[in-house]
Amino acid sequence: MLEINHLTMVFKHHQLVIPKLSVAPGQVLTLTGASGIGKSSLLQWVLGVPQPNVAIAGELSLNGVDLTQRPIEQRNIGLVTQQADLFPHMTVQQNLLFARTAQSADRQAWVAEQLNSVGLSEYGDAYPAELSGGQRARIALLRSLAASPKSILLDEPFSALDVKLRTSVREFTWSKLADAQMPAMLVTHDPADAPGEVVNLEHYYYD
Ligand SMILES: Nc1ncnc2c1ncn2[C@@H]1O[C@H](COP(=O)(O)OP(=O)(O)OP(=O)(O)O)[C@@H](O)[C@H]1O
Repeated sequence: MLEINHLTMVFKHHQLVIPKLSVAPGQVLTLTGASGIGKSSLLQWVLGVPQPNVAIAGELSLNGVDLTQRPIEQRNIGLVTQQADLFPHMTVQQNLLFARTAQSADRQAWVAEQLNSVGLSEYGDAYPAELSGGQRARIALLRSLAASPKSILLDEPFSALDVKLRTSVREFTWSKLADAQMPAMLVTHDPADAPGEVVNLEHYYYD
């Protein structure tokens, strides 16, 4: 369970005051709201990225552990963005292995299984620039999951994809996250992206 309590975010021209948000294991909580309201800032705060442009007070816990004061490297939270940011100088296989935290003898078998699960068995030696947007999106999600995060944050992960790809990558993402049974938060402008409960940050907006 991911829990946010008593969160106040003071931006230059507005504030967000959010008493409580909680996300259960296997749940994807969707955040919406006008451009500039603070959706990405909220995700970055959960991730643990220091933010010079906003004063933030609040409490964050994950599976009962208080993360509020912990730095990013001790939070074990994954991020997927619309850039599907993979290391450009590494092949798909190297990207996946770089992120992988679990140890086992047969790394090659693990990579093969991962690529097979997303229908990209032939792409282990390809570089990110040689992949389509939808292929990159699938590998980026696999890479995030390879780090065995306890929660995952998705910041407009589908917005660079065309309508058809969007539907298939979306379904792929929800099925992977359902398998992983971790709490997830999604930021999107497209209501069709939301797989469940939606929180509109405009309800928490103050001038
Ligand atoms: N690097 C920055 N420097 C100064 N102010 C910033 C910076 N990044 C964001 N902001 C301000 O912080 C506020 C929240 O931005 P944020 O990116 O979190 O909004 P958002 O809801 O994710 O927007 P969008 O839907 O357009 O991505 C905005 O009002 C913006 O002007």
